Amino acid sequence: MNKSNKILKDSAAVRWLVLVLVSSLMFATYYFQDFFSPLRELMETDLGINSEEFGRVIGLTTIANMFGMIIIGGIILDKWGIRLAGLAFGGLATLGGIITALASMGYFGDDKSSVLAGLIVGRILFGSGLEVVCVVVTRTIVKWFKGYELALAMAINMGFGRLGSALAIAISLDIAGVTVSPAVVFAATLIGLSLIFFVVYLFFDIKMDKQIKAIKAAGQVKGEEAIIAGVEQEEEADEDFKFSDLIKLATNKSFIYIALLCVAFYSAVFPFIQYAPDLLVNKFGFSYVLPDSATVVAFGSEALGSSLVFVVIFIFALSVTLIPNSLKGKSAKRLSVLIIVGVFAVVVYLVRDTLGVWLVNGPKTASLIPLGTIIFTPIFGSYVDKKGKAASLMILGALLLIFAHLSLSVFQSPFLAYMGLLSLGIAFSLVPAAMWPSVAKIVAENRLGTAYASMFTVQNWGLGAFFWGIGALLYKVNPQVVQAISEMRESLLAQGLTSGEVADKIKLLQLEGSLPYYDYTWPILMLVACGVISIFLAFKLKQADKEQGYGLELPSGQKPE
Ligand SMILES: N[C@@H](Cc1c[nH]cn1)C(=O)NCC(=O)O
Repeated sequence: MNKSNKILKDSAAVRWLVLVLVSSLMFATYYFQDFFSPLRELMETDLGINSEEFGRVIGLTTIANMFGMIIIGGIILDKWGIRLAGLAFGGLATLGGIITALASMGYFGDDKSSVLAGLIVGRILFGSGLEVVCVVVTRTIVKWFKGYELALAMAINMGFGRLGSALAIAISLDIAGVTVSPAVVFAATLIGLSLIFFVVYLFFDIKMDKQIKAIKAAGQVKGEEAIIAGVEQEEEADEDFKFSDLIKLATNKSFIYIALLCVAFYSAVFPFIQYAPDLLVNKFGFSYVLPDSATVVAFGSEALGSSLVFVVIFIFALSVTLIPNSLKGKSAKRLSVLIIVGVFAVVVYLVRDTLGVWLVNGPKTASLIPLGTIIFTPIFGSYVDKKGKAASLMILGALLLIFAHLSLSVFQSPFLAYMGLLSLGIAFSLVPAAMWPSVAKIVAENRLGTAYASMFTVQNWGLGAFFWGIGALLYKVNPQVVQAISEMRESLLAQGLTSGEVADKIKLLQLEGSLPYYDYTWPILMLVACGVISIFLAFKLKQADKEQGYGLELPSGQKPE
């Protein structure tokens, strides 16, 4: 390439800096999406918001997307471009964050209904920006990484999102303390900061566009330079959203099955994560606060032992997948797995007290689900690239999902709970790694934008229903718990205790056994149905692929004969 024709994206340092700047939006929006998860109980004791209302706040976050916001956002992105669309939808998400934070601080009124209404309005605005922001970020990455490390950049970008989710679940309660609002203010600040990062990115975007324009104007764009420099315009022209494309997609059997699988699978994962810390506390006796080692021992040796076995199995799974097959011979691989697991088992034994403290804490343990996917999704992604088997892996993912929700609902054993969380984490890595590249095989490249937008739209129907549905069912099947907590809260407030003191006291009374815990059996059992539907759809997808010949079971780049 002619040196004078070099543009900003040809510099690796600038490319990766751009990735960090734009992926911060992904990090912050995923963080904001999930930070309420460990606050479920505190919302009830501090603000009087019960589980149904909690579900409403989370569920209504998706409402604009249920009614076409992602498609509208995609059309706006095509018309306005990355810069304006990013600012508009990032700004909308930030505004939503600010309103949610102000509501939690009682700015719109201290009474429950004002707080609840403010939270809902804030979350609706946030949700209206959320998905489109993710689309803008993805487009930006394509703009900067096409012809370079596109797949890796996309995986890292997704990693930023998952890290946001994991941190949100792990630390929000520590930030909140005894009242909800500090955690909301912190989460809203993160979105604001990421928007500032996006504004910094705009300088790079403007400069690169000017470079491309200058190269074109000078008539120097030939051959390879033409492809690199001109790529944005071609893509924008090709990838515009068209309703005729939507009709074509809606009549494609394989696309219908994969879109419905996306709804069923994600409905059993994202909504579950919103309630996972509270489930672990209420059903399995995990703690909300980090307990001291003595309390952990009192929690029971079975749970402590199980959590340590969980870590060792996690390390085993990790080393089996991470150690390359290229390592000479099966026995060499087995030996290295054994050595790694042995060394880690000793380390786990030595730090068992600290680890035990973390692994009996509901939010910290639940945060391992998105955290684990950061490592496992790229590994499974590379497996799908090299070996194929995408449809079969989706069947396996659905099977693991059923096992996970069964062990977390009908059984009471902490060991099974850890195994359930582990298999949910593997399913949550496996299915996205197999699903998203499969869409690209089923749908022509110039219709991919429309395909993802329509899939995310129907996905939000499921998410909205289950975000709310789990909380509503929890409320419905636990009338005595709702009443006991509400009466206790009223009586403690009447005695002049602050809301923070009320939250602490209620937690203590539950620990002592004077106040009951929520029964999560039915709300989680409901998710088993999503697993069963997922497995059926994954089988139908495999069958349809055999008829239509998209090659979902083949490695990347290979087509059926
Ligand atoms: N449509 C998104 C959902 C989401 C989650 N948080 C913000 N948006 C999606 O499904 N992304 C793919 C994934 O696996 O996270």
